[in-house]
Amino acid sequence: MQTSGSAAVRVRGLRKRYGNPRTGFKDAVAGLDLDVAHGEIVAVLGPNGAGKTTTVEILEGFRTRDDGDVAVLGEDPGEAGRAWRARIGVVMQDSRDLSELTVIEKVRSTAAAYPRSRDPEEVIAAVGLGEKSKARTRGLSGGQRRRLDVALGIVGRPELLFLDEPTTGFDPEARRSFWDLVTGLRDDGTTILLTTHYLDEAAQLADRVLVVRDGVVVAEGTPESLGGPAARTPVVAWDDGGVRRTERTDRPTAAVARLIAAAGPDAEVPGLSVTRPTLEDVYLSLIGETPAHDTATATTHDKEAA
Ligand SMILES: Nc1ncnc2c1ncn2[C@@H]1O[C@H](COP(=O)(O)OP(=O)(O)OP(=O)(O)O)[C@@H](O)[C@H]1O
Repeated sequence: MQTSGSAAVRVRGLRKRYGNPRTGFKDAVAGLDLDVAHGEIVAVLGPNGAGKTTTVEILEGFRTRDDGDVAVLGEDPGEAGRAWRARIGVVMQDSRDLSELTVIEKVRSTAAAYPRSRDPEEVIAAVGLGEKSKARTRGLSGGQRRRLDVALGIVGRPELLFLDEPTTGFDPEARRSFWDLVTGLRDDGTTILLTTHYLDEAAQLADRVLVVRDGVVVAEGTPESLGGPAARTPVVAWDDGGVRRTERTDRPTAAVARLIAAAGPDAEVPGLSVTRPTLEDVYLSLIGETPAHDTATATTHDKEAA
């Protein structure tokens, strides 16, 4: 079944417009390109309303598109049938309908719909719901429901798994064990397309990160390289007579040595810090928000001005 050699997901020029002549139209997705290789974990980041869910739901075959070429496991999701659907797993943003069924009943009934499903008990244990196996699904907490969503998404042993903000509502411990679970799925050969608002989640899991803004991809790269080397230049900061000064330099040691020499022997440089922009800082600057440490900066000057 594996379409080795071709990409698991290939999207070119995807467009989706919402609205009507009375209320006006809005391009939610405005010419988006996206590739996911087999076995890769790709995280799609972007602010609220950027078009992430619209894109993912088009790839899942749940929404129509207005334009563009889309191939998911070699097929057009708008036309693919049941055999294709059995090869993908979906964890959508909104929890599914909950009922009088217990967790194990729900996972078993979903597993029965797939030809190569995983063992339901093992999946329930893997998402940390072992103790809730016999509990009714409608009595679960928000975080437990989300774990059930994840269990239902992976029990069919999908080749390609879509995770739309999968850890919303998880406590930090549950998030960490979820990361282990996703890493294990990748090690099993599962391809994963993930949307998330958690930058640490993207940094932890993704081989590649895409930043979407206003319906297009504005940057992509590994979590370490996103934004290019210039975006990761360290920042030396210090207080200078009540004014916060900063210097972006790839030679922070030299900058600190200069400050120490200027302060004189045994003197402290007030408020001295050296920070390297994190993935979150780079992301915020890509989407047009100012990273946290820059907002605390009254004055910025470069090497020449220092
Ligand atoms: N069914 C719909 N009808 C009309 N407009 C919609 C519909 N779904 C989404 N939109 C609009 O399209 C844009 C993109 O929405 P989308 O849900 O794809 O963004 P997102 O990046 O997933 O956001 P979030 O991070 O909040 O989930 C938004 O302006 C949204 O209001």
